[in-house]
Amino acid sequence: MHILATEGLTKRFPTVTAVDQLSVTVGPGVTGLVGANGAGKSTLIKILLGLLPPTGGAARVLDLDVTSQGAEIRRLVGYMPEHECLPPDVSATELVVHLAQMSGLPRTAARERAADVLRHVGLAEERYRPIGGYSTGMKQRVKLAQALVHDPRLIFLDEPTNGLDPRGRDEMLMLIKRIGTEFGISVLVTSHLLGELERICDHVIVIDAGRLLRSSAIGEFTQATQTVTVEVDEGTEPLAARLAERGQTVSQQGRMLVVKVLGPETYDMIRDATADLDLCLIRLEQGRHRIEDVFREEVAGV
Ligand SMILES: Nc1ncnc2c1ncn2[C@@H]1O[C@H](COP(=O)(O)OP(=O)(O)OP(=O)(O)O)[C@@H](O)[C@H]1O
Repeated sequence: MHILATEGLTKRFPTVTAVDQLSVTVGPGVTGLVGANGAGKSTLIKILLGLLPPTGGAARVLDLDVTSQGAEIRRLVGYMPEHECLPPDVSATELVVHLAQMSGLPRTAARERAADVLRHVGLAEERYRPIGGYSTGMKQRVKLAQALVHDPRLIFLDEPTNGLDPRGRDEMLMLIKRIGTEFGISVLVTSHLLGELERICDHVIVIDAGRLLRSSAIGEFTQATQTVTVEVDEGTEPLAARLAERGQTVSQQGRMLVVKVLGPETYDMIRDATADLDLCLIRLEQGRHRIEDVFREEVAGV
């Protein structure tokens, strides 16, 4: 079953095509939508919420049409916008209760539900203080809480880790993972950092200039970009030559060799070649998957 599907979806602004003939499907679970700044992620989310009309093509969310059933979609979908949009002089509790009531919950149920979601996102006593005094991490949690308060089946999270320090980023990612696994809510989460989404997503979609570059289960994704970085004290060239002779794909980056991992045998060959050549191994490091690598590989393959 698809959570959402687009077919030839296009959005043109006067000077730029933000979404370009995009055909993609998303299943249940946590899906990452990755692209550089300006790739079209926020525009796509606004179209999927029925807030922005597409110029061409079609899209369905939870089997509802985005152009004619936007209000129904928004009843079933939570949305955490990218930009700072919180009123500074009300508390998190007041805001989330208010938004729950706007979604149709009676006052008592809205209060209970708001308390529940604020607890889930980790806002304790501070939820009674005005939002203006919150840290970025706390504000992101309030935005997440309001996206969850009406008990949605699906949530769209637009750059939820923006502006967070490494610890805040980790906490937010774990929270998103829990929403997907424990609460059974499907998630579409955007980021310009592929690395962080790899940790929590079942599926990743990569877009560039509004076009689909790739849509894959996370396993296929990491496999395709898997490399290992090797550094030896001296003898980088002979090691590269030896590995290439053994059928490995090797490229030299300064003092480092980047070797494509074809399987467990790649590690064995690096170990054996280093020992045979009597080299001192300084570093053997799992390649880090960066969005630039994916772009480079996909573009090279076109
Ligand atoms: N309302 C608009 N009018 C004109 N151009 C727009 C509008 N909204 C977005 N764009 C343009 O469309 C392109 C895609 O923008 P979008 O915000 O969707 O990208 P994004 O991937 O979400 O990036 P970011 O994370 O930086 O917001 C950009 O070139 C942007 O300038």
